[in-house]
Amino acid sequence: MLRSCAAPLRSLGALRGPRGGACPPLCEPRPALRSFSSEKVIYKDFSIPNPSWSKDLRLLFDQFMKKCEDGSWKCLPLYKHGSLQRIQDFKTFFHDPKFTKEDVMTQTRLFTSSFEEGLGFEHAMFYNDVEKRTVCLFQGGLYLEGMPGFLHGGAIATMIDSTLGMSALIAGGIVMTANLNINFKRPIPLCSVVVINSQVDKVEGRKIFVSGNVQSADEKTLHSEATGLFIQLDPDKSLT
Ligand SMILES: CCCCCCCC/C=C\CCCCCCCC(=O)SCCNC(=O)CCNC(=O)[C@H](O)C(C)(C)COP(=O)(O)OP(=O)(O)OC[C@H]1O[C@@H](n2cnc3c(N)ncnc32)[C@H](O)[C@@H]1OP(=O)(O)O
Repeated sequence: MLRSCAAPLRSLGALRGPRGGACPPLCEPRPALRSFSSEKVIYKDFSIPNPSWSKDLRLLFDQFMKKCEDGSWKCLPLYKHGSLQRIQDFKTFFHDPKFTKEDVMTQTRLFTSSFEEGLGFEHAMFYNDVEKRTVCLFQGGLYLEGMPGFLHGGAIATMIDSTLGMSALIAGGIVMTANLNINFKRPIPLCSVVVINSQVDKVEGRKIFVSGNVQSADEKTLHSEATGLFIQLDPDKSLT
């Protein structure tokens, strides 16, 4: 049965960064029709299971959806495009208008949502507020090959960055990755399902320290371990 995580999302609107600003990617209603300039942009939730998902991925997804029923976990929405709100929030930091032209911004795609179904980063994310943990269920498709038959390290790093970044973003609002360290311990076979775990370890001023690991779906193989430093952006500092 295909299930969306639309219902658990509604309560995520209450999540806030320390400055009181809403965490942008989490607060979008979905699936929604939003107006951007004269165009209508449809925000479709890409964490909904699709036919490319393996039995393992569906099983894990269903297990986490079950955990969402008592409210301890939330399913996080994933979009193909940045949201209008996120673009607006980000504009605060990009003072140079050439980076935020609306006609360009409407054509952008999130890197992890830019492949055809099943060929790239199939994933769903869940968040536990009490434990400050984000979990990403990830199935890397055929176009993410590095060594023959295995995922490219850059693809693994991308999903680790996104998962650890999500933990930081929920804790700190708009953040960017300043540092990411990864130990690749065992290769990840293409099309297999892994679980990326991450948690906020420490917050020091604008610095958010996050750690995590990548395990096989059966938890028998530890594929990677990672730490990341994310910096809460300073609205008074230009990034460019
Ligand atoms: C992260 C969000 C993820 C969300 C995931 C959601 C999933 C789907 C939803 C939505 C999609 C979103 C897509 C995901 C994208 C993933 C994330 C990326 O790939 S980000 C791109 C790569 N990163 C950069 O391009 C940054 C480039 N660097 C910078 O712009 C600056 O260096 C910046 C903003 C990181 C910091 O600059 P300053 O000027 O604001 O801050 P200063 O004053 O330099 O540092 C503040 C403190 O941090 C320390 N610090 C800074 N960098 C450090 C470093 N590399 N190592 C150690 N300490 C560092 C400093 O020493 C300072 O510490 P003291 O306060 O003095 O104690």
